[in-house]
Formats: sequence, structure tokens, C-alpha cells
Amino acid sequence: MEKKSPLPLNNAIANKKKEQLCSKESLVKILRWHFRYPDFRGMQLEAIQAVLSGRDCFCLMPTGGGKSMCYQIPALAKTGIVLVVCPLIALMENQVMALKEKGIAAEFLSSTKTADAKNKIHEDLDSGKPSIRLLYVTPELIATPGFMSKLKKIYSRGLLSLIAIDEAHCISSWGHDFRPSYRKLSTLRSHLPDVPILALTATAVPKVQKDVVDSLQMQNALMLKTSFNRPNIYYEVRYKDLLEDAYADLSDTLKSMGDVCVIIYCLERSMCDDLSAHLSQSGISCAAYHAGLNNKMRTSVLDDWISSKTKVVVATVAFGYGIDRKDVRIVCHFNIPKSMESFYQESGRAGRDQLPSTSLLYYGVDDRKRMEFILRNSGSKKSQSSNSQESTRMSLTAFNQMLEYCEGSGCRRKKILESFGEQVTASLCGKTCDSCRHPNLVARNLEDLTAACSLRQKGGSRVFITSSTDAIVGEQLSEFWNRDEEASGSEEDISDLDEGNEVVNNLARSKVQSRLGINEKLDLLQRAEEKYYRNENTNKQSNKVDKNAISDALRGSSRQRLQNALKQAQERLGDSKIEMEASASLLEDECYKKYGKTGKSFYYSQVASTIRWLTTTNSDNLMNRLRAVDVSSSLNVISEVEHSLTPPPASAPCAKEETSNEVSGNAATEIIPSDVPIENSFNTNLPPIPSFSEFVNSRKAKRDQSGDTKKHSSRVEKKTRIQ
Ligand SMILES: Nc1ncnc2c1ncn2[C@@H]1O[C@H](COP(=O)(O)OP(=O)(O)OP(=O)(O)O)[C@@H](O)[C@H]1O
Ligand SMILES: [Mg+2]
Repeated sequence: MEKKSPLPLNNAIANKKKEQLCSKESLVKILRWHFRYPDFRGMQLEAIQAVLSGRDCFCLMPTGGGKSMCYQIPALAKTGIVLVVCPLIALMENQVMALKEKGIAAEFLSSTKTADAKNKIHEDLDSGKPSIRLLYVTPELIATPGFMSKLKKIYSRGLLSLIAIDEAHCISSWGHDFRPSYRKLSTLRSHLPDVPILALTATAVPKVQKDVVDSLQMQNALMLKTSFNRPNIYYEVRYKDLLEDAYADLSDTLKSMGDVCVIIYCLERSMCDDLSAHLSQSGISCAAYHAGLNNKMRTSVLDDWISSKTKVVVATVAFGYGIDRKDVRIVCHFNIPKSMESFYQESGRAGRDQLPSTSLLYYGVDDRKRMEFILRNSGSKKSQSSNSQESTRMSLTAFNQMLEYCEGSGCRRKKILESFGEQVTASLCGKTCDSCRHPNLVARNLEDLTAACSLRQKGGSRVFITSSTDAIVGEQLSEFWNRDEEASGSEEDISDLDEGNEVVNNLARSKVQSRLGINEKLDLLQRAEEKYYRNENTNKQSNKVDKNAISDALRGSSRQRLQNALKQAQERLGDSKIEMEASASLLEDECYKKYGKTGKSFYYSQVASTIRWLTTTNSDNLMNRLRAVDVSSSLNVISEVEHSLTPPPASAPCAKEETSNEVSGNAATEIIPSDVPIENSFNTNLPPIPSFSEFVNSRKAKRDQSGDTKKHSSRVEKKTRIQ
């Protein structure tokens, strides 16, 4: 690329006073000349002026806010070199390429460069008058003594004008993406005392901000913070458990949006492949992208997407960091992200051109359980030290904010902004999230979920009983089983070391690198978890069966959960007088008899299914079931039932169960003499326990019948469209 002639004004600026160097007029001219943008955005100018005057500056700007400009303009306004620290080679490559295309002398140093290319850069740096204006490096390189001594030489020659730390939140262990190598940047100040430091990030809560400033030993730093608000992004959550087919819903949505550029994030590689295949089959131009593909494949997917040959990319979180495509119209999370910070960063890749865009999150109960499992185990891979427990606790607390975003009522935008410590006025959103635009619809959706899932908080804003942080305390009160016990027994499955090393090596080789740290861990853990369940099915004879065994403690906790559900059922039904403890014990026994040998997963599901059934069943059905189970297990449970319904003698014939296997123990049917006609038997026709989606759909159907038909169906229809 041909080098652009230097802006004539540049030379003049260099000779003028500091104030003139920092004048808005001069800086805007540089911006227009090199970047063709008419004016600065947000607080860019303030940041640029601060560092040019020699002051440290902490710059918190939203994703896509234009942080890079805050160090690129100073590099052009002042003689000397701007050192830029970046967490990813892909990010450096992209920026350097874009700058070179504009004729700006930028380079990066990384392991991916050939020895020749590196030598050329070093020669330039060692020369009397280096031509390089921006030098991008990794934090790891800065930590090497060789490179530090090179930097000191440049500094001693008065050629180091600014140190910019991009994605500065990586410094803080409180941040969502802590990188230990970033921590070592704390030595920069003592080695290079007078060089101003500019720290840039889009995602830092106040605690992280302070940590960054302290670690870098920034002095009297100008703290520039713009709102995290992304007014051009519409936020919406859809509930997988209320949709008949989430794949179809997404596919219809994408088709209705036309030929737009989309990123879909999935938790697992297999899900990326699967969803991508499904969307392609429905005629959507689509490709999967994840670390499981080889370099060539990934590069080709990326190139096709950047050049608009492919419209939709279905990817793991490895995708998108540092990819500056401005016209992404939808960022869809097909699985819940691990924290609000990750969600903000990923959804923030939509609408970097400031045009209307959408963040669409599909929330599902299974996804929540899976993520909780992963987060609980990410700290326990190697040790159970207090540090690792603390980090697990932090991860789960962070995840809880995401749950609140999905399960809570109220403005989504407000939830995002408040999670970053911002005060938000009620009018800020202006109907740019589903909760504010369609409050009744969202409320009804949450109600559906609440009715289905909640045992305790009738009408409360939280759908599920147990928050992640509650769960850490060790209680298993959620209707939906959590995997604490499995997690504690599955450490060897989680540390899948060989595979882990292979992934790490692949990452190191790959051109577009995945972020190190938690994301990588997540990836390994996902596979470990899959393997765990595979083993659960295939290694029944091996020692893994023990891990899958159902302990007394677990059975006790299931009984407790069932008892809670029974209490709720009793309150709801008003008139039943159920002997709680014995009934819970009966129901648990029923689950255990049926699935105790099959393993925890099935047992858990059966308990959950029974609890779900208890939230909707009527008195007769409840009594019938308890009595039937009682008969089957020869336990005396419900004194009240004994009075109101004459139980058959133990030897008496009992009606053949007409329900699905899902419902109650087969033991009941086993004691029926085959020659006894059903009509003569005691009427114990048990209601089938619906699956989750059957349950939700039946509620909808009931509601439709009860005169709300028109309103509700138009609501459901609306629900499937992004507004
Ligand atoms: N003043 C400006 N006017 C118009 N466009 C701008 C301006 N400053 C930057 N941009 C453009 O905005 C886009 C986003 O900029 P940039 O990549 O620096 O954002 P960022 O704040 O670093 O985002 P992220 O947190 O995602 O890294 C880029 O395409 C950039 O060229
Ligand atoms: Mg950036």
C-alpha cells in the first residue's frame, strides 16, 4: 500500500507549543486527513488531549465507542512511538492492517512473525529515526527482559511518547477476563517513569477500574467514563422452554430480517455445527466457527463473513473479539453467556456503525444448568484451594446477574447498565427492549415460566427458586436439579489434560486466537462434561458407576424438595390435608424405584418432573397418585385419604395404570392380577405428568380457551418477531 504523504500541518504542529499541539482544531484535522471522520465521538478528544499533555488517562467507553482512536491520533500528532498492549494477536493484526491501509506506519511483534519480519522491525526501532508510529505488542512480550531493555533504550532516546493498554480490564482478577500476564504490566511505570499511560476498556465495574489504576501505578489519572449505554441496540430475550422449536424460531427470525449480517454465539462447538447445519438447510447463508476447525477452515469462514459471502456465523466465544465489522445487525446468544460483562462485550458487536441493531438471547433452563455446572467446576480442576473456591463464587455471582437479566421483570437495558454501576432513569430505555416495549407479553412469559418452575415465589420476579449464589451454600432447593454432587465426583473427567494441551497448542498456532483463560477452560470443561455423560451411558460396568450412584444425602435432599412442593400444592389447593413427610417420602421412593439403578440424571429428572406435576395437579389427582404409590410400596401415608377414599386392601385389585411410564412406579401395575377386569378395580387412573413443553403448551391452550384467545395468540405471534 502506497504511503500517504504526511499531513502538511503535522510538521508545523511538532514545532508549536503544547497547547497548540493539543488544540481541537489540529486534532480534528488529523482525524479528517487520516481517517475521513468529520469529528470526534464521545470523549475521544478529552482522552487524546490528556495524553498529549503528558497526563495518565483511564478511558471507559462502550464497545465500538472508538477507543483505538484515543491512541492512534496521538501517534500521529506527536513525534515518537506509541506502544500499544493488546491481548490478542488477531486484534493486533487487524488494527495494524487497517492502519497500514491508511498509510500509517504501524507494526506488531508476535510469535507469528517470521524472524526476518521481526528483525526489520527491530532495525527500525534501533535506527536514529524510527519510522514506526504505533508498535503493537502482547503483554507477554513486555514481560521478557530482552524486550524491556529494548523499550528502555527507546525511552532513553526520548522516543516513547505513550503507552496504551487496550482491554485494560484483563489486568484485574475481578474482571471477567483476567490475564496474569497483564498483571506484569505494573512494572512499566517504574521502568519508564515519565511516559503517560492510557488504559482503555469497555467493561470495568468500579472495583476493576480501581484495580487497573492501582496496578498500573497511574498518577493523577484523568478518569473518563462514558455511559455503557448502547442506544442503537434493541435487547430481547426469548424463552426456549416456551417455544416449540427454538431453531425454527431463530431461523424464521433471521429470514424475516432479510439479508443482514449476524453473529450467533453458542456455548459448544457441537451446537455451532448443529445450528449452522439447520440454518443452512432453511436456506440461510451460514457457517460455523470454533476452535475445533483447523486454521484454514477458520480463516476461510472469517474471510467469507467479512466479505459478506456468508451472512451468518454461528460461533463460540472465540469469535469476534477484535473483529471490526461495523454492520452486524443481530448478535444472538443461543445459550446464556457466563456473565453480564461477556454478554455486554459480545452483544456490543452489533451496530458498531450506530445503526439500529438487535441483541437476541435465547434463554433455556437446560442452558442455565449447564453453565452453572461449568462455572462450579472451572475452579476445581486442579485444587479446592480457597482461591479457587473464591473464584468459583465470583463466577457464580457474575452469572447470577445474567440470570436476573433473563428471568427478572423490568427493563433489560437498565439491568445491563446497573450491573456496571450506572444510575439509570426510567425514561432512558424509551422502549428499546422487549420488557419496555411489550411489558405485558414479557410479564406473561415470565408468568408461564414461574408457574412451571417456581416452587416458592409465587408471583415473584425470579422464576427459579435457587440463585446461583444460594446454590453455592450447598442447598439444593431448586426445582431443577443442580449438579453439585456430580461435580464433586467428576474431577478426573474434567481434567482432560491431553486434550487440553492439544487445544492450547492449536490455539497458539492458530491465526485467529481464542482468548486464553476462562473461555478456554469453558471449552475444555464442556467437552469433559459431554464425556462424563457419555461415560455415564457407556461405562455402566466401570467404576464410574459409583460416581453415578444416588447417595442417601441426595435422596434426603430430593425428599425435602418434594416436601416443599407438596406444601405449595397444599396451599394452592386449600382443602387437602396431606401428611407431608410421609408423602414426600413416598414420591421420592417412587422416583428412586423407577430410576435409582439408571443413574442420577434420570433420577433427578424424575424428581423434577414430579415437582412440576405438583405445581398444577388438582386434589383428586394428587390423592389418587399418593394412594397408588402408597399401595405400590405398601406404606401407610395419608390418613385423610384413608377416610375419604376407601383404599383397596393390599391384596385387592388395583386399576391398571393408563398413564405414561413417566408418571408413577411400575410397581403399582405389577401387583394387579392380570385376570381382574379393570372396571371392577378401584379407580386409580393417574394423570400423565407432562413434559416441560407439554405443560407450558397446555397452560397456553387453557388460557386461550378461557376467553383470552385473541389477545394471547397475537401476543405469542408477536413474541416470535424481533421488534
Ligand atoms: N470519531 C469517529 N467517528 C466515526 N467513526 C469512528 C470514530 N472513532 C472511531 N470510529 C470507528 O468506530 C469503530 C469502532 O472503533 P474501535 O474499534 O476503536 O472501538 P472500541 O471502542 O475499541 O470497541 P471495542 O471495545 O469493541 O474494542 C471503528 O470502525 C472506528 O473506525
Ligand atoms: Mg477496541
